[in-house]
Amino acid sequence: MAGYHRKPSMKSKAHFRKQQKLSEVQEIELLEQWIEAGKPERGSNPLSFSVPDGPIGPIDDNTFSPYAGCRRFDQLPLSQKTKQGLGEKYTVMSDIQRASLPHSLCGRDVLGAAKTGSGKTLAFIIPVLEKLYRARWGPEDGVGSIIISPTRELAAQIFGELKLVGKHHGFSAGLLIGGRKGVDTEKDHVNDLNILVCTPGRLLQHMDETPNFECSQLQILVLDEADRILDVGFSKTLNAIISQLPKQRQTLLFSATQTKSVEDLARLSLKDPEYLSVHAESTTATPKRLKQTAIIVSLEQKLDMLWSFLKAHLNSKILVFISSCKQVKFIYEAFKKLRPGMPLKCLHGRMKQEKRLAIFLKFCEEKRSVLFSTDVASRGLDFPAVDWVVQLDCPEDIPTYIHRVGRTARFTSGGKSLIFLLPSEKKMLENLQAAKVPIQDTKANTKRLQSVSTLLASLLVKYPDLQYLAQRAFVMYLKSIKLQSNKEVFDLSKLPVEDFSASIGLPMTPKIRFLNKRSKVKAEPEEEFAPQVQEKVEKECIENETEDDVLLPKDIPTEVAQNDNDYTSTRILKRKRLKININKPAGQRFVFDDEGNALPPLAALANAHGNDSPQEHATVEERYKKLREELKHQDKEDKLLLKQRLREKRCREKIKGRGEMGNQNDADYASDEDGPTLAFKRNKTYFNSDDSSEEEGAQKATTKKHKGKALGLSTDAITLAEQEELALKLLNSMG
Ligand SMILES: Nc1ncnc2c1ncn2[C@@H]1O[C@H](COP(=O)(O)OP(=O)(O)OP(=O)(O)O)[C@@H](O)[C@H]1O
Repeated sequence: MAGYHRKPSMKSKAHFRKQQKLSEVQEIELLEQWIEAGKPERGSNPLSFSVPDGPIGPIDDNTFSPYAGCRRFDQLPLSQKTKQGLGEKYTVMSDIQRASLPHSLCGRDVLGAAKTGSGKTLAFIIPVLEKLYRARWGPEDGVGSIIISPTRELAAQIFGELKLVGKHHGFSAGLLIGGRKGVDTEKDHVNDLNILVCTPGRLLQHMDETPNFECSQLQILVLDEADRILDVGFSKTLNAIISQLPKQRQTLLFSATQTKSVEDLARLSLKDPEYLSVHAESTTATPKRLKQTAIIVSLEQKLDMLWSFLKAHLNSKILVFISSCKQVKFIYEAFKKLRPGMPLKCLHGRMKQEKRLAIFLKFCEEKRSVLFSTDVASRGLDFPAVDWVVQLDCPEDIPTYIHRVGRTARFTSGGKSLIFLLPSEKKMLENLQAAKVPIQDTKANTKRLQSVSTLLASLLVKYPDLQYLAQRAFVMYLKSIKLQSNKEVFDLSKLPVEDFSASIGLPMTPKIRFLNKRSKVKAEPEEEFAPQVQEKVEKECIENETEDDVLLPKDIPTEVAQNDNDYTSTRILKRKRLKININKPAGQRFVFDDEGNALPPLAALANAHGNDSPQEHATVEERYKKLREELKHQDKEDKLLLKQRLREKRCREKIKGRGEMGNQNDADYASDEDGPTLAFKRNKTYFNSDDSSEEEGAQKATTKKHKGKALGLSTDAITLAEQEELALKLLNSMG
């Protein structure tokens, strides 16, 4: 019909609203009758049912078909609004949805376990929307549902899915996660929200601080990644939350690795829950389309291996799991400087929330990229099209492994994963295979390995901040191993600590009290304490290391603070941070000699520890001796390279018959190089080469004079041999 639309009168608007209300009421009545009449038997698994014969839904006024066994969402007793929200995107149900929805829609408590990426989020979002819709929940009714997730990113993702599927409903929903500004604004609105998607810490903060915060009418509680939320790290927070919730409610628990602990279930006051573990019978605990490989590699070759892997997969989207924030930061910063040829990102619990979310979203969008992350990204996150999940460090247990690799091969897509295991961690491979994880081990092909240790050493000399990061990364890695409870897999005493330190470019192995403690206990058995006391002493040693962002094993509560800026833990964190700042080496990172040259930071480092003991002195001597040899060796190689280049240049000059090429000497040289070796080799261009012609020698002396001025060096022309001698003297004097 063209043209004129009559503006509806107030009377007809009211009539329309009444009509709509009536139809809503009728729809709800019908849904309730259908749900009641067609519900599945308690304890049954609808996955084993066949599709009901005949018409689906209301058949006549009093007859309804069963809905367990249906394959499509539109065959379930769902409101029109939810069906519209599911739209074209979601039509056919996944296994966990088929198994759990018939039970959860009729109000039962559900414990759902299904492999990663199998669609658990919808399996709890739909019952939340339906329960509130059928209860005709309105703005004035307050909080009707709480969905708890262990991490902020996961909560944000769930919230996004809720907004999509629930967009035709009129409920108000809020995302309450720590680490964001605006908790006060949140406090003003939280009482008007019907559905809360939150992390445990932020929820408890509102429960404790927001005036009149009310959830006594709560209808449905959801714990996503339930086993994680129920474990010791979150226990205090969760207990405090549960104590403030009404016992009369529906509870849904979902995870890829589910708990069945009676204690846990008692804490949540579950009523006769339905256990729906859809892949329990499956021959594998991980998605079928996931190809998993383990590679045994020595600790000192791990970074070389990672670097070589990245260089060989420049067109892939790769997620790399690393055990602590400091390691993530170091590897990200160092690799960024080495420029592998693809975009790099990092994600860890110490980043500002806005940045974390921005990185998460950016990585979702990209087709080729590398994200270095702690386990903050290991659970639930639905990054689209990840090609590879690489685990640089061994996960603490099987569930962590399963969740990490589950970031690829999601829903119906395929994916690949690679885990680096140390020779001492081989037991993990057996454990994985025993836990129905189909993983193949393979030998490292060291022939194609590209070494980064030397490049890292040069970077660390050039960037003192990076050296500091490397030291912290080193300490935190060892600390994470030390704190692991599975000593069969994680054995600190088997690690080649010195070689590891050198492999990440550190000139000296940082002194670590808990390592010394270990050797002391070993060396002097008569001083051994009783096991409990021993453990306490070791823990104290570790805690005194003034670092708090290692991804601790689950029973160490500080991880709660990392994952969910828990407001009770924040205070503890702040205190610790202060401690770090006090102990941070100040004013010693840049050390210059009389001529304005930056001394290698290792000189400062050696002094910083103030170790005058003969043993320490010998170690320092030994290290410098090695360095001197390496330098000599490198000098030789450089000289040869220089000679060759000069020969080539002369050839080119002859061919072209032009003399002006000689002026481009330095530029030619520099442009061939990239990365950290550049500075080192460029310096050498103004060392006289032994076999260069007089003319070239004169040209170089001029270049050297020029550069020497810029750098504040002595401008007298000296030979390479003299320069070498000087360098050696300098090193000797440091030792
Ligand atoms: N019925 C469906 N039809 C099509 N796509 C679906 C369906 N259900 C879920 N998906 C999609 O599958 C992907 C994985 O779903 P989801 O994140 O819910 O998995 P999950 O089981 O919660 O994984 P994890 O255990 O890792 O948390 C998502 O991209 C989601 O949009």
